[in-house]
Amino acid sequence: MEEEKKLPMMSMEEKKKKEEEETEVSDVSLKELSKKLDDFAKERDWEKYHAPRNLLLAMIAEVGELSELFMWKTEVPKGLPGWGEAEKEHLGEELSDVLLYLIRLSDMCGVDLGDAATKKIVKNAVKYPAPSKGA
Ligand SMILES: Nc1ccn([C@H]2C[C@H](O)[C@@H](COP(=O)(O)OP(=O)(O)OP(=O)(O)O)O2)c(=O)n1
Repeated sequence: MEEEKKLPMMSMEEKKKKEEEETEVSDVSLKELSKKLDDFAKERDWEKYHAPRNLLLAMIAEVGELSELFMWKTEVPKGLPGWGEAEKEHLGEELSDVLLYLIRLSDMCGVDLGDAATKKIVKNAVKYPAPSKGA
């Protein structure tokens, strides 16, 4: 009886977790995205197309599509005031295409992008030291 009471609770929690995973994943890691991209390519037998050069060209094409959204506008202030919801959604899609191809390109080159980017930030800080405060 106790078990029976627990079962619906468990499935509700699982359902909620699944929904969250599918809809509101905001702190997803590069490794998780990388795995999803790998699965996506495997399921479609698209690994043969995902050679580094192809991925680089695909990413540059997506950068072009991203640029189109900003093309011929006057300066676009932070927060994109005046942009409609549909335009912002489109922007999110184009940014995602660039990111996803970049992650896949890094993978196909054997580069751990998270690790490389973290090291690069450290290197940038050495090259461009912040001015000391209160001196
Ligand atoms: N060989 C491919 C083709 C597509 N994709 C994935 C990565 C991108 O996130 C997205 C790109 O899809 P499209 O080429 O259809 O480009 P868009 O989504 O920008 O569509 P459109 O160019 O029609 O606006 O699909 C992929 O991984 N490998």
